[in-house]
Amino acid sequence: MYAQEVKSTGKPVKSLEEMAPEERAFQQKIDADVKIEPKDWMPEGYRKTLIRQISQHAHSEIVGQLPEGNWITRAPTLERKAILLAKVQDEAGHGLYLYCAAETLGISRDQMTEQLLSGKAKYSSIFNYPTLTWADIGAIGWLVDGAAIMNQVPLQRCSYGPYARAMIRICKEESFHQRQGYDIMMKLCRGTPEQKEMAQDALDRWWRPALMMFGPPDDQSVHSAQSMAWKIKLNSNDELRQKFVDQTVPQAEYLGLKIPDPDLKWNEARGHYDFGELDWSEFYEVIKGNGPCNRERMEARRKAWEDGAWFREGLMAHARKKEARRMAAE
Ligand SMILES: CC(C)(COP(=O)(O)OP(=O)(O)OC[C@H]1O[C@@H](n2cnc3c(N)ncnc32)[C@H](O)[C@@H]1OP(=O)(O)O)[C@@H](O)C(=O)NCCC(=O)NCCSC(=O)Cc1ccccc1
Repeated sequence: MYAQEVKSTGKPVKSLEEMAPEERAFQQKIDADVKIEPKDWMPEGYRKTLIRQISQHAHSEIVGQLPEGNWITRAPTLERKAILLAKVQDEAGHGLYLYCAAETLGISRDQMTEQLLSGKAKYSSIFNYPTLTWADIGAIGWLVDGAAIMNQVPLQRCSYGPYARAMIRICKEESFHQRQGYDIMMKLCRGTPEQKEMAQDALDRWWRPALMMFGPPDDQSVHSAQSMAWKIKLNSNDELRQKFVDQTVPQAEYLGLKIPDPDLKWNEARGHYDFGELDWSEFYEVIKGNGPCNRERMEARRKAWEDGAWFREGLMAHARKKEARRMAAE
C-alpha cells in the first residue's frame, strides 16, 4: 500500500517536485530502499519522527516488563518461572537496543527517560492493563507478542539502518515469546474445566486491547501517511490489525476458545475476517493516562529511575576519574 492511499489525518505528504533538492535526494534514496545511517543528512521531521517512534517503542519494552514481572514469583512450575524470567530479561534487552538506536539520532537516554516520566513520550497502551491470573501471562505471550511481531517484522525493512537492524534480533526473540505464551494457553485449554475457563477469561480481557496496539484507525492516524512515505512504517495500522485478526482466529479455534466478538465472521469476498468496531474512546483514555494501571506503571518507572540515581552518579564519577588518569598519562 502506498502512503498516499492511507487516509491519514496528518499534514499532506509533499511530492518530489515540492521538495528542496537535498530533501528530494533523500526521498529518492528512501524510494530506492537505500538505508539511512546516523551521519547521513536527513530532514528534521524524519529525525524527530524516528526519535518519537523508537523511544516510545523502547519505553514500551521497559514498561512492558511490569505486567509479566508481576507473575515471576508466582509461576506455577520452576520451568515456567525460568522461561518467564528469560522473557522479561529479553524485554529489558530490547529496550536497551532501542534506546541505543534512538541515541544515534542525537537524543540521550536521560532525555528519553525524562520525556517518559513527564508524560511527553508515550508507551504502548497495552501495558496499562492488569495481569489478574496466570492465564494472562499466556494471553500476553500469544496476543501481545503476536501483535508486536506482526508490527515489527516489516520494521526490519524500515529505512533507518540502526532501527531496522535492532528489529532483526528483537523479532527472533519475540517469536520465542509468542510461542511460550501459546504453549501456556494450550496447557490450560487441555487442563481442567476451571483452567480452560481461566484461558477464556484472559482472551476475553486481552483481545480488544491487543487489537488497539496497532494504533488508531487509519483515518485517525496522524503520522501514518508521512511515516509510510519515509518508510519508518511499512504498513498502515488497519492493514496490520486485519492481518493479526486473520492469523489469530484459527489459533483460537485450535485452542477451542471463542474470540469475544459477536461480529467476527469470515468474509469470503474480501478473503479476510470482518470484526466488530473497537471502543476507541477507551484507547484514547488509556493513552491520555487514564487506563487501569497507568499511574502504577509510571510510579514504578519513576521509583526505579530515582533509586538508580546513586548508581548512575557513581558510574559517571568513575568515568571522569578514568578519563583524568588517561589525560595525565598522555
Ligand atoms: C503503530 C504505532 C504503534 C503507532 O503509529 P504512529 O504512526 O506512531 O502513530 P499514529 O499516528 O497511528 O497514532 C496517533 C497517536 O497515538 C499514539 N499511539 C498509537 N498507537 C498507540 C498505542 N498502541 N499505545 C500508545 N500510543 C499509541 C501515537 O504514538 C500517536 O501519538 P503521539 O503523536 O506520538 O503523541 C507505531 O508507532 C509503531 O509501529 N511503533 C513501533 C512498535 C511499537 O512501539 N511497539 C510497542 C509494543 S512492543 C511490545 O509489545 C513488545 C512486548 C511484548 C510483550 C511484553 C513486553 C514487550
